[in-house]
Amino acid sequence: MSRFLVTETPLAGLRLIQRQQFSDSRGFLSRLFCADALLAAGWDKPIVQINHTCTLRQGTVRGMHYQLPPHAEMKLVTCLRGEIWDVALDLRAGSPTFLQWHAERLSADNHCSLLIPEGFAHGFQALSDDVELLYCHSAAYAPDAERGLHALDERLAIDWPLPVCELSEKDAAQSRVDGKFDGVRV
Ligand SMILES: Cc1cn([C@H]2C[C@H](O)[C@@H](COP(=O)(O)OP(=O)(O)O[C@H]3O[C@H](C)C(=O)[C@H](O)[C@H]3O)O2)c(=O)[nH]c1=O
Repeated sequence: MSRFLVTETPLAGLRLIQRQQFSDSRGFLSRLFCADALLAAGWDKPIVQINHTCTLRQGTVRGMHYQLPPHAEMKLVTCLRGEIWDVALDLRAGSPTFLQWHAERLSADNHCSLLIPEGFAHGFQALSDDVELLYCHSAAYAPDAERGLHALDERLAIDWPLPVCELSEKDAAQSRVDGKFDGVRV
């Protein structure tokens, strides 16, 4: 019996992972990660870092962030508390879906995670207060290789469900896509 239901998205390699829960009168157990089970879903590297974030206010957006090769990373994004609108943006040079984005609602209640391959930018909007996320990363944080695109860039036209009430100073200053941007080679 599979512990994860894997669903493809319109962006190659970007997959929705629904976790199976083992419930009994005490509550439940589910696996957040399983190397064997997620290999077929494309996670073919060790986890080298796990991050935990808390976002206090509904409407806040974090993103859109990515790391340049050789620090490009896969991410498995899991919402442990509240609900988010999770967005992955295809930045892979030459991809037929270059600069296209796809979003999924992740929540503590729907037990879904988003598996994001290398070459994508990632961001999310908190759809509730007090959102907590867990990120598995296949590459270490490399601040010098970190880049971002503006979450409200008209050319990306990301359709955030709520008015964006907060961006970090860094995210508010992210660059907008110009005609010269040809993506990342991963
Ligand atoms: C990502 C990261 C950050 N930091 C430090 C750097 C800053 O001093 C502080 C906050 O970083 P930042 O404002 O970049 O955090 P987020 O805006 O939540 O960034 C994350 O949010 C988007 C949605 C993502 O997909 C990435 O996981 C990540 O970029 O934590 C670390 O020490 N290690 C790390 O791995």
